[in-house]
Amino acid sequence: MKLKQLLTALESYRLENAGDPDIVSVEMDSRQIQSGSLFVCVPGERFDGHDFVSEVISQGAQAIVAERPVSAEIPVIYVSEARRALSQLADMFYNQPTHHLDLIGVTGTNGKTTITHLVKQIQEHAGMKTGLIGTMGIKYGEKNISVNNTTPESPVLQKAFRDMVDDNVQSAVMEVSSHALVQGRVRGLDFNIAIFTNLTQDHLDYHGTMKDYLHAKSLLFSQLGNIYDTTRKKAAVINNDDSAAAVLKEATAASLITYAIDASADVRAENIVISAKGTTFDLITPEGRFQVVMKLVGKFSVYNVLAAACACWLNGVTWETIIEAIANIEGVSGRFETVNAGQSFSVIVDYSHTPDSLENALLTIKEFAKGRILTVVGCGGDRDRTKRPLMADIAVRHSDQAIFTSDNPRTEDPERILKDMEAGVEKGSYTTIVGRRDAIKHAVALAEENDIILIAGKGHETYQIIGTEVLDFDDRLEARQAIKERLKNGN
Ligand SMILES: CC(=O)N[C@H]1[C@@H](OP(=O)(O)OP(=O)(O)OC[C@H]2O[C@@H](n3ccc(=O)[nH]c3=O)[C@H](O)[C@@H]2O)O[C@H](CO)[C@@H](O)[C@@H]1O[C@H](C)C(=O)N[C@@H](C)C(=O)N[C@H](CCC(=O)O)C(=O)O
Ligand SMILES: Nc1ncnc2c1ncn2[C@@H]1O[C@H](COP(=O)(O)OP(=O)(O)OP(=O)(O)O)[C@@H](O)[C@H]1O
Ligand SMILES: N[C@H](CCC[C@H](N)C(=O)O)C(=O)O
Ligand SMILES: [Mg+2]
Repeated sequence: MKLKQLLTALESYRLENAGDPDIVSVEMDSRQIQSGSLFVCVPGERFDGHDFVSEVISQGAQAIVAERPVSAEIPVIYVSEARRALSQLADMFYNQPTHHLDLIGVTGTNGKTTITHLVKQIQEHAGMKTGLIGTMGIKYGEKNISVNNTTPESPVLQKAFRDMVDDNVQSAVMEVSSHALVQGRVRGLDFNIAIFTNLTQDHLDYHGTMKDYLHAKSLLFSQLGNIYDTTRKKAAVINNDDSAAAVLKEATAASLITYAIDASADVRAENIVISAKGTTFDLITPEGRFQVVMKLVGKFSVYNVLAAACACWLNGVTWETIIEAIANIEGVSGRFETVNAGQSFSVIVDYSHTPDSLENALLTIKEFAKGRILTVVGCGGDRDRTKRPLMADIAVRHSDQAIFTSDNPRTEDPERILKDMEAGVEKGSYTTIVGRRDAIKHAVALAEENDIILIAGKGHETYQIIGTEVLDFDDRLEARQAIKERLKNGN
């Protein structure tokens, strides 16, 4: 696309060094530059894109977007906010793909990955080709592309949506993280449905307070009010059992569909029965009452199903088809995933890495546990420190044996993370084993018939980040290996 045409995306800018080169990509990362790229200089916390100008020019960049003076002989477009310009330029460069997709955004502290996978599976069961973007990557058709962040930056998003539209994808569902909302990574996306899951503590290292964290989440609902095309429905799907519901409703000009278990709502679940094998409940909808039988476990899974079902229904899927699809869903990788290697006790690997999700996981297990509950848990480094004592306390209160260990320590001292956790335990005992492999082995060695081991925090992750090194590590494989060794040794 010619630069001049691309710049029609911006309302206001100042151009230095006139020219109209062909632009082959819009980038914000010097490591992605090709000959013919336009580079947007984004000032960040660790780096400043403006410092890479000479490097990207030597790599063939043909235009620069900047907030402050840079030295360059190619066209430089000065704007007041580089990130805002970036999202507008990426939208224009890829020819506004989200205008051609029924786009669902899912935000909230817990349940985003699960709900996006449920929506994809339900809509595909109904014959709607559906794309997905989130923690587990970009997925559509046979494609499965890994991503660095749950919600990637706008050039990555827009490219993915363009590829989806070109591949005849009708609808896309994506996780929208609070970081992405604050940083404007999703600006320019034409959502037609926004889902709110829940708001509990996480990411206070970044947002500072729960009020600011909620404000970040509310941005998705304000963005839903941007009606580009009045023929397309815009609706917010909101969890009425969450105390943040009112604020999110206020934030949007779109229609509302609410769901709940306890409060009144448009779509509700009643008579919930939870077992180790699955959950059943009555689904109350504006179009009648239906029976749901599913393999997903726990009250939190009922919330996820309600949210996903509302969105699919808004996209035209019938309740009957939704229920049929849900009955066949096995679950999402690393979410309440069981490891079976011939042992007499149960092992559950779950991505609970917040106080609320850990408590939900443990309370769900308590509903069907016949033996003891042994919990292996750690907390991520370079992340919210204040959730550590809370998670430790929850683990000790709801388990018979809590084993504190490392999650992804990243650049923090693992021992210090464990100290932060230990500070939260008021009463009750726990064991501390820094090495996650040893901690899992210890739990497996302790387990007796009918006990349940919960390995929390890393779910589907196939790595462990220690320092800046990314090492192979998979809780499911570690558990399997530990069980095999124990069985081999005959105990
Ligand atoms: C706190 C946060 O979200 N930071 C993200 C943000 O960082 P930043 O704005 O400070 O930018 P920076 O890293 O200083 O870089 C500034 C600019 O220099 C550029 N750069 C940098 C280095 C270089 O060699 N060349 C270059 O051009 C960068 O591409 C960028 O344009 O923008 C960067 C570029 O996209 C992201 O890599 C970075 O994510 C960091 C790694 C991160 O850990 N983010 C996590 C917390 C995150 O975003 N998590 C959420 C949610 C998780 C959840 O669901 O619970 C997510 O969506 O994944
Ligand atoms: N609706 C829910 N309410 C509370 N906890 C939940 C809910 N859904 C899932 N969980 C718990 O949270 C964990 C993470 O779930 P999921 O990956 O779906 O959340 P997420 O919002 O995508 O997380 P992330 O912020 O890391 O992207 C699960 O393993 C489960 O323990
Ligand atoms: N999206 C979350 C994932 C946390 C997963 C946990 N294993 C950790 O590393 O803290 C985050 O970036 O905070
Ligand atoms: Mg996720």
